[in-house]
Amino acid sequence: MTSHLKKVELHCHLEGAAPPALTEAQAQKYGIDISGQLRDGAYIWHDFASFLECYDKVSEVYKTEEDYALLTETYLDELAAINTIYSELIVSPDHGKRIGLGADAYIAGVCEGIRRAREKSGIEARLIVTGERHFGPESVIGAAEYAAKAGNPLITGFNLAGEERMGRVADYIRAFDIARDAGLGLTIHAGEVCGAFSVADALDAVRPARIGHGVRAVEDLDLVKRLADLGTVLEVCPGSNIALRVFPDFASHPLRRLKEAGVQVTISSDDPPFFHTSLEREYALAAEAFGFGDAEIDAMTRTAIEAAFVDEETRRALLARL
Ligand SMILES: Nc1ncnc2[nH]cnc12
Ligand SMILES: [Zn+2]
Repeated sequence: MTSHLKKVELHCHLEGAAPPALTEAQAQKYGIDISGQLRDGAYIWHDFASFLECYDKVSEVYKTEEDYALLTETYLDELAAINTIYSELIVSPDHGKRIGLGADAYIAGVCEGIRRAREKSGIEARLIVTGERHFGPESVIGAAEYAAKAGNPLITGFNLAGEERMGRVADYIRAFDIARDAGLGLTIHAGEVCGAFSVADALDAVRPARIGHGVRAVEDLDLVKRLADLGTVLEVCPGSNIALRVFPDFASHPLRRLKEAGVQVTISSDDPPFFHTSLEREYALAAEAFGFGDAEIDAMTRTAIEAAFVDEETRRALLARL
């Protein structure tokens, strides 16, 4: 049982956390046919590419500032109810632009959702702006420029997500330079769909403090040692990895092997309802599928707070709550 444990999440895509019932209601409100993406309360996709398509389509039913406030508040309330004290949400102001809402209104809605949830439960949250590889390097640079110039204290990180098989990390160096110069924390999706080389690429080109997933680093033991030596923190999302068939089952998932090799690991849910999971389930899996005890799970949560993209005062307050 892990329900009593305090929880922290470093890796969850906001639109990827959209509860199917809320998405259904939104689709009805706007008269959008979502039957190709959502049936019987479950999102429909069959591989990584179709998951990304489904994700983008589902995002289209969230259209206004208030829609984003509601989505954010709903997810953070769900997290707070399972003892979560801190959440980093991966957001796409670019999506706001694409749907005609605008990046500022998109972020304003998300921030209002954070404010409402925090007022009720005390949950802390920060935003990681992401660029999406499948929209090309220019759009990723645009996302970095937006994050750098926003001057929004809740935007504290920059990420690269989307179709990992498109381009190499080196194509996105400029975006990460912009984000780094603005003082944002850096993390990159790598070693999820692509092999160990993508993690090495991320380290060579950007050297981020954290890597989203990174689990396929296990295919190269020298790289595992490099991650351990550098202290790079992995945002591991086991349920997502199994749903996307990165590994066939939890028995072959490398979370424990990476931890035992000295890599800093943390636990997150990625896109929970798309992958039939939740942060609550990911913590339960840490105990039941990976055999970690409470103290080991607390240590991973501590690692997450230590690696969080927050100011030192907030970090101290979160550590005190653990
Ligand atoms: N798991 C994932 N990998 C890459 N991009 C994503 N965007 C949303 N979820 C993602
Ligand atoms: Zn992700």
